[in-house]
Amino acid sequence: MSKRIVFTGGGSAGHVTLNLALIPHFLQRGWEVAYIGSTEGIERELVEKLDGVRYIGIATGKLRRYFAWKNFTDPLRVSKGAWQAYRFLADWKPNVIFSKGGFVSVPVVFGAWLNRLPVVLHESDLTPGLANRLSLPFADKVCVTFPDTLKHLPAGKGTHVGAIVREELKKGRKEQGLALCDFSPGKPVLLVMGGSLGAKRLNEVIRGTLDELLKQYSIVHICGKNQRDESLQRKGYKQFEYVQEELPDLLAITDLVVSRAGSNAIYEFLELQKPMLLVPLSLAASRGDQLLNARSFEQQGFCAVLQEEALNEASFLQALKSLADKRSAIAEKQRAAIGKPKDALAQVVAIIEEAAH
Ligand SMILES: CC(=O)N[C@H]1[C@@H](OP(=O)(O)OP(=O)(O)OC[C@H]2O[C@@H](n3ccc(=O)[nH]c3=O)[C@H](O)[C@@H]2O)O[C@H](CO)[C@@H](O)[C@@H]1O
Repeated sequence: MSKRIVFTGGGSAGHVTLNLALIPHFLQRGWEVAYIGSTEGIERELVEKLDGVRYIGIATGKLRRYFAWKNFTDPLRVSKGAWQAYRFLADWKPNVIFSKGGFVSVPVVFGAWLNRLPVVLHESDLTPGLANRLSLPFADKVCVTFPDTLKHLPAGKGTHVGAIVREELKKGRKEQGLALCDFSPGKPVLLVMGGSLGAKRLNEVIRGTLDELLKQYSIVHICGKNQRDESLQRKGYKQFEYVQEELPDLLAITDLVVSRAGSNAIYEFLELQKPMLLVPLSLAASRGDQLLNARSFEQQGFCAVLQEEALNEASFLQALKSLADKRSAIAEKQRAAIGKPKDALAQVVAIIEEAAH
C-alpha cells in the first residue's frame, strides 16, 4: 500500500509556500497526499490548483490579541475543526503529518497526536509563532529556517535545514517581465511587495512618492487584494494585487526590492541576490516576528531596515537612497552567504520520511 502524508498550514501564503514546494516531491514518489486547510483561506485557492491532492476544509478560528465579536464564537469553530481533523485522520490513517503553522494547523496537530500519528513541524520565522508553540508538545521534529530558532526549542527536537526557495523563482525571463509590465529596458526596476496580504501604509507611501520614484525607477507594485488604484496607472508603474506564475519573470527584471519581512519572501530575495529595504510589520499589529527576521538579515549585511513606526515619505526616500548607495556592498554579502549551498528540501524530505517510519 502506498504511503500517505497530510500537509497542513494556512492563513497567509507564507504558511503554504513550503508545503507547495514539498507536495510534488511526495506525489512523484507515489505517496497519497491530503491537505487540511481552512474552508475559505488562501491555502484552499493555492492547493486546489494542484492535481492529485485531496483538500479537506475544516472550520477554523483565531486567537486574537484584540477585541472582536468573533472571539466568542471562534472557540466553537476551533472545536468543530478539531473534531473534523480528528475524524479525517482516524479514517484516512496517514503515515505522517507535516505542519507549516498558521492557526488552522493546531487542531490538526492535536488530532494527529490523539491518533498517535507522527508530526513534523516547520518554523520559518526566527522565533516560533503561536500556532507552532501550541503544537510543539505534540510534535516529533521541528525543521527551522534560521539557525538561532533552535535556541527557542526543546533540546534535540529541532533541526536547522535553512530556507527552501522554489526552483521556478530562479527561472524568470527578463523579456517576459518587461513585456508583462510594458517597461522600457534600461531603467532600474524597483519591486514593492507588501507580503502576501499587502501592506496599506507602505502602499500609501509608495503612492505619495510616486512622481519622485518614477524619475529614477520603473516600479512593480504588488499591493494586495482590492488595493489597486487605477487612477495612478501610468507608464513605468505596474500594479498587481497578487502574483503567482508571473513572479519569476518579475523577479528577473528587479534591481531593488522594498518588502515586508516575512521569512519566505526575504530568503527568496537573498537567494536571488536582490538588495532589499525591509519594512517589517509593526509591533502593534504583530508579535514582532518580522522585526526579528529583518534585524537578523540586517546584522548579516543583507538588507536595510525601516520600521513601520518611522515610515513616512521623507524617511522612505532617504532609506531607499541609502540602500541604492550600498547596493554593491549588500550584493557582496549576499553572494558570500549563498555560496554555501545547503539542500534544505532534501533534508526536510529525509526528516519526514524518517518520522513516517
Ligand atoms: C501578516 C503575517 O502574518 N505575516 C506573516 C506571514 O507572512 P507572508 O504570508 O507574507 O509570508 P512570507 O513573506 O514568508 O511569504 C510570502 C510568500 O508568498 C509569495 N508571494 C507573495 C506575494 C505575491 O504576490 N505572490 C507570491 O507568490 C512570496 O514569494 C513568498 O513565498 O508568514 C510569514 C512566515 O511565517 C511571517 O514571517 C509573517 O510575519
